[in-house]
Amino acid sequence: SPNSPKRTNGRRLPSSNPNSPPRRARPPVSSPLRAPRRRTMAGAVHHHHLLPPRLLSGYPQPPRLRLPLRPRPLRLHPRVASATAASAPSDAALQEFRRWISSHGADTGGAASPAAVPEGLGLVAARGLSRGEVVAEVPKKLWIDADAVAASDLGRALSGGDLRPWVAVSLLLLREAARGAHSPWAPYLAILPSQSDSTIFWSEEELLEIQGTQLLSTTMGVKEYVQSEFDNVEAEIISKNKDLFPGTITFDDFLWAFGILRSRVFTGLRGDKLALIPLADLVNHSDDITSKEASWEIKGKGLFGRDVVFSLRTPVDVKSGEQIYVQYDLDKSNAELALDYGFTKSNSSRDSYTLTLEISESDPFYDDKLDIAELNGLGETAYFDLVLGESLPPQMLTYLRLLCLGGTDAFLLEALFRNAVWGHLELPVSFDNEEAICQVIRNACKSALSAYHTTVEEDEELLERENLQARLQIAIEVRAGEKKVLQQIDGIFQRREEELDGLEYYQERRLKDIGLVGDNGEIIFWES
Ligand SMILES: C[S@@+](CC[C@H](N)C(=O)[O-])C[C@H]1O[C@@H](n2cnc3c(N)ncnc32)[C@H](O)[C@@H]1O
Repeated sequence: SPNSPKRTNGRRLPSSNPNSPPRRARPPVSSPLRAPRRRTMAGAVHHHHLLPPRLLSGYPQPPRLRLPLRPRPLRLHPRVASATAASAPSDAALQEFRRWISSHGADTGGAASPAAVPEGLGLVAARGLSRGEVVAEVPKKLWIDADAVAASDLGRALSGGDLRPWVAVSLLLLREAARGAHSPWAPYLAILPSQSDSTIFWSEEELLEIQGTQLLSTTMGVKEYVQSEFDNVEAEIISKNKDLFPGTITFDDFLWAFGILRSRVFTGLRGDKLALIPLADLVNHSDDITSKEASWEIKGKGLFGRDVVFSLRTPVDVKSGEQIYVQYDLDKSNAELALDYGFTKSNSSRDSYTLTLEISESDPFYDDKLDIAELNGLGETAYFDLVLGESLPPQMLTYLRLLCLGGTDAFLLEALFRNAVWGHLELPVSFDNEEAICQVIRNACKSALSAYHTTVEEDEELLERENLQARLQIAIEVRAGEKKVLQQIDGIFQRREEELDGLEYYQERRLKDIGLVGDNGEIIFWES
């Protein structure tokens, strides 16, 4: 399957298909701020990353991050950087954008209007709207996407190359921004923000507030990745096409373009479909919208449906003058929201932690364990997303028992058991094995918890303060959420440890299966 990681000389590389990366295909992150990997008796359990797989696929190993990355003012983009993400463009720019949009019929006769709102810009209902009503219909010719790249002079320079779609679209965005008033997208570019509160734009000082978190290592990993793509594109495209890029394009410019795409592209428009959709991308997020259905579709319009449009609907009734909101992604954790969009939501289902479990190469049963994991759809490394208030992910205990299998239980790894062993591992194998999984996880939780610089209680106290700066609030919510999940995991395995004596293990089940033990544990052979 294109989704399964390929193995090359014993090393694993993420999928090279940018559309279908493994769910957690992340590059190893080697930031100086990251806690070292922790090896355990059963394998390595580390507690890092939560890298967004969509843009990281196909990238085997990023170079080390060049820290410090100095924030530099962006020259190309008029909207002023803000620590609150709430800066709005000038009235004149907004007027010009409205005019441009309606001249293309994208505002469906004025159902909704772009306006300044607390989240920056947003879409405000110009009249009462019913659930499902179309609020924007953006014709394809306004989209900034792979087809727009191909149709541009940039497309000719890129033809034959195999740039990732997001890199090509970013280059078009930067090229058009540099063309200023000459760009056909000028009214749109003028209203794009120069920054959001995404952690990719945080200063080193701000990043200190998330020390110890998975979000920090993810952020560093993403910046490393963007840097390496920039180095590549700078050497291969920008410097060789000075006619297209007469000015300098810096890493900060490229990061800006990455941040724009990351925060504005609708979930679902990936790979070749990646597109910036002016107007529709002004819609803000609300956690009050809980429907799983997407609020948008791409459809044909006009005679024989030949004109392709991006159609945005309101997911709920909206009164005239109120803002239209959608749900960006019910499945994103707060760390992912913080990284992608620069906000968090106080909703426990957004508090999550990704446990990375790994079969250690120094394990004497490494090959057998890897075979068994692979037979059951897992690999040398497995990622488990744990969510506050939810039970452990399926297969986590099974995989853990496999990692910890050894000693007198190792017979289960023999070829004879190959097809049945996974089933056996779904239930406790032995006291020693079950005790080992508890210790492995509890040690990992303790060590992860020791890397944060505040306690949950301190965070909660801070969150009660008024007028917290947006970035600080994000930092506190993410670090508190991660710690709560870690405490929850530790609690689960602490209780398990206390129950070890009362559990039923493999040997006992086996004797029952073959009818040698009664329900009360008596050995039927000798006792009546
Ligand atoms: C798709 S854009 C929406 C338009 C954007 N507000 C603007 O001014 O251009 C996504 C960005 O809007 C902001 N945003 C959207 N929903 C938000 C929310 N619920 N709270 C805070 N900021 C939000 C964030 O800056 C996010 O990166």
